[in-house]
Amino acid sequence: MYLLKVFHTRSRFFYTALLLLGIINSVTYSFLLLFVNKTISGEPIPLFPEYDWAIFSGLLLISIVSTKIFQSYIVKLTQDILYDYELNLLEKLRVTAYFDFQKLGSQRVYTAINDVRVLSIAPEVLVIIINSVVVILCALAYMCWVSPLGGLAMIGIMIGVLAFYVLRNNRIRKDINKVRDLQDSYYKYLQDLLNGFKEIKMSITRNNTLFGKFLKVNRITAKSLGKRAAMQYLDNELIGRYSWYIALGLVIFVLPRITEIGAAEVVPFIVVVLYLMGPLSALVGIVTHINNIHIAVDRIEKLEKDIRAGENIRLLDSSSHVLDKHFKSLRFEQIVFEYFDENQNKTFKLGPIDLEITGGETIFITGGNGSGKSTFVNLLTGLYTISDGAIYFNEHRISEDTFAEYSNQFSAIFTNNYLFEENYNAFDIQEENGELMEYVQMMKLQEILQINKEQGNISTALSKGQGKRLAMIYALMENRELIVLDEWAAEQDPVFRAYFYEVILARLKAMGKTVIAVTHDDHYFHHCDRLLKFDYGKISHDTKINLATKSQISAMPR
Ligand SMILES: Nc1ncnc2c1ncn2[C@@H]1O[C@H](COP(=O)(O)OP(=O)(O)OP(=O)(O)O)[C@@H](O)[C@H]1O
Repeated sequence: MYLLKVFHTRSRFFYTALLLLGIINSVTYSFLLLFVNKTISGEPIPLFPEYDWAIFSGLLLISIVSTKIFQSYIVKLTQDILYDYELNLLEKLRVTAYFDFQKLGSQRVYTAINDVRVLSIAPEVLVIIINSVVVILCALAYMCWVSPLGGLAMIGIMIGVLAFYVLRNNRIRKDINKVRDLQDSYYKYLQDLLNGFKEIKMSITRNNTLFGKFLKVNRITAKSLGKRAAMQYLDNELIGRYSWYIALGLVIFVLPRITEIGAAEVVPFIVVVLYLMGPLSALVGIVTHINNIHIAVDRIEKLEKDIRAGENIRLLDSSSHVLDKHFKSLRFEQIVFEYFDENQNKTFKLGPIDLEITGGETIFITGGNGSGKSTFVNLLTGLYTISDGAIYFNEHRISEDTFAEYSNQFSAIFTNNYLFEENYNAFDIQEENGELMEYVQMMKLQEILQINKEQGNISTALSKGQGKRLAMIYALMENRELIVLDEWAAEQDPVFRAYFYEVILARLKAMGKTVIAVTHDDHYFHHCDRLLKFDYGKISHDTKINLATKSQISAMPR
């Protein structure tokens, strides 16, 4: 039923198509039954007996053509659903707030994408369901017509088997759901293995624990649940098939004894019971797929719901520019951000913070580990949304509508920055690009970077420090006035580090950039205009840097 709903929501002709196919096939199957039984008993068919061969061929042709049309329609519909589910998921994901994405975990996205693939079996499943159900209904109706008592007995057996199936199936479904949950954590451990491969190789304990206590246990549990589900499916199939043999036994041995049914009626009954074996085992065979589809749709929708429950950041509409691109000032008024654990207990509070940044300033942010610097950077760049207070960009209060545009005013390089292999920014990557080459020189990467003009990208096979320098080139090519750096210089060698604080920062200032950099390099603190020190989620010192304050900096507690 669930699957039908999914199809109906995508195509309003779905139920009509289903009904049409059902009617056509039921007429065909009923006539086929009649043909077979009349031939066995040596009687002519009731209507136009002289054209029996033509009616037979005509009905078969109509049934084949209508099934073919329905199949094509369902295949197209399923492909549309697959495409929509996958893209919808990604579409929702790209507007999800970063904080909610962190909570969601990438492993759930991977399993959901795999779940979408499960739906590709839907057309086959649907056609089998329709044809089998129609054959069964026609056959039962035919049996009731031949002998009402016998027909009712058959319906009774079928209802009994069905009830037994539904009951067992619910149990199997629970197991499969657990297997899918295990799949989520399996992807998480797999990511740990792949992303932390170096760390895993460096410790036998880590290697053994991750493999033995997590990956292996996960797979073993999944295996035993999967095995149990598969065994139950097989048992179901066995019981389903043999209960029909019992029905056959009843028809042959019991029915003639308890009713007045004669040999003439028993023969058609036997033919019908045998005729039903095919569709019945087809139905039993696809229960696994029906369950998988049901669970997949459930999980995809649950993920979609979780994504929707998070905060959606309205993407920047390229035509609307509310904010003045030339940066003059940024003002935080009593901004607050809080972290909570699973039990909704507050674990960390940043703020309330009052701060004003003016265009062209070079600001350093310092403070102990866990004092809230990165959290502040996430709020500053719009990766996190404030839970209280207000942000004014060029005196324009940032709202939900302008949030994405606000975020787009910053070029940011985070501590664990990711360099994309593809040129998603559509930069003009070629040696003839003077601006690019100027930045390459500024970052002293002339001899190192491999520029691929055809593919329009730069190889990311670089050392960590070089990678950060390439990230800076890209940040400058974004041509934004605000640059945020989170411990950018930490991976640079001492010579380049000095060059960064003494030369690059001055050049950025000359270019009109406002730089906000998290740094622990107290040796270079005098190269900023202003030093913000964070302590327990608050700005404990906001110091303007000039010659007079240099000595003050060295006296500051660290
Ligand atoms: N995603 C998160 N979920 C929950 N708590 C977090 C999260 N990120 C950080 N925290 C908590 O917030 C506090 C501040 O962390 P933050 O990363 O902002 O500190 P920091 O000053 O940047 O530290 P460091 O110098 O070590 O990078 C810490 O107590 C940390 O445990």
